[in-house]
Parts: sequence; structure tokens; C-alpha cells
Amino acid sequence: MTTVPIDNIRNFSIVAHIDHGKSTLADRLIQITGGMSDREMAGKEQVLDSMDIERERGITIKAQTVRLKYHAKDGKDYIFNLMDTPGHVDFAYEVSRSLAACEGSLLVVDASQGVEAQTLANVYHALDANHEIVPVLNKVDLPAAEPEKIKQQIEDVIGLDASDAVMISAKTGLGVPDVLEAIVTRLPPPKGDREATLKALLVDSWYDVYLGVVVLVRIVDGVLKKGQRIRMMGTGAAYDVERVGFFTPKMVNVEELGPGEVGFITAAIKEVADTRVGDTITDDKKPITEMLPGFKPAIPVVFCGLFPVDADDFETLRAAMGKLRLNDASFSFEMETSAALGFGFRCGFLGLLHLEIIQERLSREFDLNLIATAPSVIYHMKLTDGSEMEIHNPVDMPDVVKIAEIQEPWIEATILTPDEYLGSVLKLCQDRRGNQKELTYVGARAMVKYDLPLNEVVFDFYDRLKSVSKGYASFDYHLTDYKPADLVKMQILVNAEPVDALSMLVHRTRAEGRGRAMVEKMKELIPPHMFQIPIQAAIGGKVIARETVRALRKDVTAKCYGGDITRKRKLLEKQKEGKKKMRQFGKVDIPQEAFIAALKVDS
Ligand SMILES: Nc1nc2c(ncn2[C@@H]2O[C@H](COP(=O)(O)OP(=O)(O)OP(=O)(O)O)[C@@H](O)[C@H]2O)c(=O)[nH]1
Repeated sequence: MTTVPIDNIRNFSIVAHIDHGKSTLADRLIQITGGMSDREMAGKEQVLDSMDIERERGITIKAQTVRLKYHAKDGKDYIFNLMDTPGHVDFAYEVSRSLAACEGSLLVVDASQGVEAQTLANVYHALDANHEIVPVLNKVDLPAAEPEKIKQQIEDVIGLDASDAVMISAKTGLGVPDVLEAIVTRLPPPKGDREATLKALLVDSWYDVYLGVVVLVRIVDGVLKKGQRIRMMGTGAAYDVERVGFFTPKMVNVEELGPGEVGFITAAIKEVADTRVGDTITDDKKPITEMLPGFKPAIPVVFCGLFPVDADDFETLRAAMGKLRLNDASFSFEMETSAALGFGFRCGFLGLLHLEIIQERLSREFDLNLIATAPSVIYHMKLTDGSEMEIHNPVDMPDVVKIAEIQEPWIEATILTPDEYLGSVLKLCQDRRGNQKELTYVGARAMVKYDLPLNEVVFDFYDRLKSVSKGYASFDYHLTDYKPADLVKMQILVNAEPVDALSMLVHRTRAEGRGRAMVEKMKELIPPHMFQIPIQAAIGGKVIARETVRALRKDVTAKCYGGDITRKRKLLEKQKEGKKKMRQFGKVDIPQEAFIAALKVDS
């Protein structure tokens, strides 16, 4: 089964904006080509059931690539390798490695929605990888579908010829057989030399409880065999290959993989961290000398502290993070202690969405209740003594008198929005110190490009963008460069003591607004004590905003005007609840909500 003529192989991926139907189409392709029986596909439950069983047996936790067999109209049998690509922008590097393992892409565009920000970002990645691209218009079954208009949009905005776009409904199956034919006739086969020394791309790797580390590879030249001793050129480590195979999506073992093929190997590799996405694999005995281009480690760009709300959860949190890291070498964490929040971890992420995903998984899968400190980016500091340093926790910032210059990272953001929300979107970008670079139209929607400081985006940019556009704007970004910035370290002082978890670097012009909003929020949420509590925002020794929590009166409800009984009861109950989750800070008890709220303020 493995010795397929190379001309009968097609390696491709599906690129699309979120929700445009990538997974539905992939499922259909698997179904039609027989990777799963109708019965298995019919009820989602059954597919899930079988996956659960597989999971229990540790067969395929994460089948990144599916091999499909297709008997084409030309009478020949073809092998398709459908490569999955990570769904979002933070994993741009992983996306580009997956794309580097194929020759073509299906560009799926929702015929009722049209081109979106991630359609563009993903199609550019595919073009960078020299892919042949077949445009596919999905959801033509919807009454709102406007395939002709969207074809024009693809031509105007992306510059791709869409006259031959395949029209489908991944949901009903309409047109999907045409997609299979287009893969054969319009995408090129891979090239490779079977007689040459082994050269393979490490596309991805993950940890499987039963098999250990599973490595997904794309063979460029030569043959990868069971029992062969291979070498990873980036790390220099050598391993004996134990298993070779592919997914259908079920795991199938074979003796070898030849040029152009995509499959997996296992080789007693201990940790995912021992494998590097993008590395070149060769034969240990007669290694090639030149690596495949583009190898680079993933570098975290956004950091924040994660602390358990309940201090007893610390060990659970450590274990949970360890588990997530097994399959995600780009997520980093180290222990951190905060006077305000106790023991926790300083974590590094590839970007905002990565941060959100990890946070979400920790709370959902491990049932952990967490407080996240304000996200921070990596700042470059030039010191007066001529040295330089990187700061990714405001707490570590040196004394201001020692700093000659602070530089912050900038991004280029692409936003697509319906015209009616354009004004609000521009205002949001402008408020976040953005510089507008471009404003064009994609049909009835505006496409704006902005240069923005990442520091302003890590706060709550997504949430704000969604709310000002009622969820219709789409967003994508990539890092560009570092620029000098007038940033200051702002601290929040409660009862004259700085609360470390609330320190942040902000632009001087934005410090007062944010400081004021934070102290106001804190005032609302810190209950009165026996003494008066000043809450201040300060830059260095200078206070820029202040509120005061008044000293406790005998009757906490007395200040409720009107004497509405239910309101009084609510207040008393709230206080009782608050007591349970307080952090003793100096002499002051600060409820968890106060931290969460202070970190979420918009200004
Ligand atoms: N009407 C209609 N709905 C479709 C069609 N294809 C997909 N959908 C629906 O669109 C939604 C998104 O489809 P998915 O396949 O999950 O989209 P995706 O691009 O994989 O989305 P992510 O996995 O979130 O990236 C689902 O509710 C599908 O049922 C179609 O051809 N017609």
C-alpha cells in the first residue's frame, strides 16, 4: 500500500476563515473516500464513540493528517494526504510548516459571508508556500449565498482566478465530488527522489499516553523505514524508528514511507520538547548536509501570571500546566510568587488567542478557578550604562533613572468590518495609539490595516472589537518591529502598599485614564474596614488617581438610601460571600473580584 507512484499522490490542506466550513468539508472528504463508513458518519455520536475508544487505546489522540484513497474519473487510484493546519493566527509558524508539507490548498470561503481577515492571512501563507490554490465556495445551500459576488471578491481582493471555483455545500454534500476531482486535476503531485538519502520535514509532534511522542513527517527524498536510525538535524539527537504509519483517520502501521508521503513515526522520544517543528530528519549513518529551510523555534510573545483563586489548588495547577505543555512546547511557565496573589506561575504564550485557549482549558478541563494578571509583552530596555535587557514582567523593571530607552513590540493588524461599524473600529484603533496604513473596500465591507502597539492589543482589544462591531469584524495580526515608547510603570497602592499583581507598563498618555478606572473599580469592591483605606494609582512617587474606601460604620446597610429591604439583604449577603474569598493584603482584605475587575477595566 505504501509504494504509490509519486505522481498519484496529492498533499493538500484546507485554508479558511473560522466557521467557513473547513471541518465539515474535511469530514465529507473522509466519508466519501471511505475513511469512515456511512454508519460511522451518520450519527456524530458514533464517530465520537469510536474516537473515544481509540482514545482509550491511545491510538489517535491527534490525527493531524488523514490519508484518503480515491479512485478518480481517469480510472487511476490516488492517495490524498489532507493536512490539518492549526486554526488561528498565533500558530502562524506551525501553519507555515504544515503548508510546507503540501503542494496545494483548497481555499474555502463561505459564499454567504465572503472573504474575511483569516481567509486573507491563511491564503497568503499558502501562496508563500508556493501552493496551487483551488477556490471552493461553501454553503451554497444557504439562501443568503452569493457565489458570483464572492468569486469576484476573491479575484479583486486576493488576485486569484476564481472563475473555476468549485461550488459546494459541505453540509449537504452537494458538489463535494467535484472537489475530489479538482484535487487530482488541479493540484500538482509532489516531487522527490527515492534513491537519494533520507530528507524529511518534521511537521508536528504530540504526546500519546501509549505510544509516547508521535512525530508527523513529510518525506522529501529517500525512504524512512522501520528500524532505521534517524537524526534530527536541529537538535542533533539520533533515534531508532519503532513504528511507521499513517492515519485514515485510524492508525495504520506500514514498513516504510517514500518520497512525497506524509505519515507518522515513533522512536522512543521522551518529550515533545525534544522534537522541533520544522526540523529536518535524515539518516544517521549518511546524513545530508543541508537542512530544509525555515527552521526556527516558537518564541512566546505574551506573558501573564496565573494564580489559583484557592491557594490549595496550586499543585493541581502545576500538574495541569505540565500536562498541557506535553503537547504544546510553545507554552512556557515558571513559578512566581506574588504578595497579593500568593503562589502561581508566570506563563508565556505565542499570542493572545494562545493565552485564551490555555486559560480556558485550565478552567474547563481541570476545573481550576484562576486569576490572570495583566498580560505583558516583551519590552526591550536600553540602560544608561549601555547594557540592554528584556523585561516581560513589570515587577522586574529596573529603576527609571537607570533606563535610557524602552522599546515595545508593534503589530500590523488587518481588520475587516461591515461599513456601518467602520467609525467605531477606527476610533478603537486610534484610541489604542494605532497608525492607520490602509483603508480599502472588499465588497460592502471595509478592510483597514493598522500599525498598533501589541501592548494595547493584549488588554481587551478583541473583546472591544467584537462589541463595537456586534461580532461582525474579523481580525488578524502579525508582529512587525520594536519601536521606542514613552512607557511608565504604573502601580496600584492599597493602604499605601503597592499591589504587585496590578503593576503594569502603560503609555504615559494612557496611564491616568487606566489608573483612574482601576482605583474606581477597586473602591467599589473592597469592603469597608475599621479604618479608612486609600486606593491610589501612582507612577514612581507621583499619585495620579485616588479613591478612598470609608471606614466601617456600625450598620453597613445604613448608607443604602431609601431603605429597600431586598437591596439591604443583597448587600449583606454579598459581604458574606466576599469574606470567603478575600486575600489578606497588609491589613486589608481584598476580594478576588477586585483583582479581576481591576484587570479588566477599559479606559
Ligand atoms: N448551511 C450550511 N452550513 C454549513 C456548511 N458547511 C458548514 N456549515 C456549518 O457552518 C458551521 C461551521 O462549520 P465548521 O466546519 O465547523 O467550520 P470550520 O471552518 O471548521 O470552523 P472552525 O473549526 O471553528 O475553524 C457549522 O455549524 C456547520 O454545520 C454548508 O455547506 N451549508
